[in-house]
Amino acid sequence: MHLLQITDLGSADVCEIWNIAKTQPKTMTGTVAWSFQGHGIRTRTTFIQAFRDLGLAFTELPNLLKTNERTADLAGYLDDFYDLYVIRESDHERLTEFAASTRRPVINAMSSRGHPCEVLTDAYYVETKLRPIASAKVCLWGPPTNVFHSWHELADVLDFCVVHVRDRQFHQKKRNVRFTEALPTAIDIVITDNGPAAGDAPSRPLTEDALAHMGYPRLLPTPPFLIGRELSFDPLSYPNFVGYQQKNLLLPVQRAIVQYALGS
Ligand SMILES: NC(=O)NCCC[C@H](N)C(=O)O
Repeated sequence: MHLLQITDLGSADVCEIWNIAKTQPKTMTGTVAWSFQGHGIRTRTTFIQAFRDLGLAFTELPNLLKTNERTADLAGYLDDFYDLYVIRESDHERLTEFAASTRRPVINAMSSRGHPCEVLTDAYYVETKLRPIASAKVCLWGPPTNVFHSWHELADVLDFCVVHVRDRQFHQKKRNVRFTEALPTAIDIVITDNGPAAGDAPSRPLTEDALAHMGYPRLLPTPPFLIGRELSFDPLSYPNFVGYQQKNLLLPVQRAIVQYALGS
């Protein structure tokens, strides 16, 4: 199984990954190749901890896909050494091409098109700490990004609705996504995102007044967040900021994704 985008999963796969995340880590055998373009601070921390927890050996292959080498040759030379690839690569097409070339599962640890592991973790938080995702009122706040693209896919796969507040020029027709410029009410959780994936799209910083209008929802900014860009205030001063504790869940969910990809 590859996990390049959320739509690689069905709803039963998502439930299974979330169920595995609730269990103690298993001891497994195998070797993981990992390659993280850029800083990848949190994702690197938790994925590597996940490999350790599972007893997996792991080798870094810096900039694995940042060469002109054919993906078929990379896979041809490497596949016998590895059981799984975990790759952060902005070029989603190149990542997809590699996944089509290798005999091993590939996990997308973030590309320009999606961030499936992050969004499976965000939604796991909603499901386990707030309320079943099907009835949760989730508000996405911000321009078109990889994280939001994965949220839209998850809403499609699990068949629940999200509201997405963004500039009118970026409204689209998507199943289970309601785009708006107006402030929604009675929201359970607001998720912000930004970063290179947003390109030049204008950023409308989320304000404390907007949160009050929405009923003081939990606030989950996707790190790294910037005050003055996606947020107009320091979220540490907001009582329902859940960012730090929520990101702890990256570890069990990424561990579960690795276990699932390796067919445990
Ligand atoms: N800790 C993370 O993995 N953060 C995700 C950053 C997402 C942001 N849209 C980016 O592309 O940089």
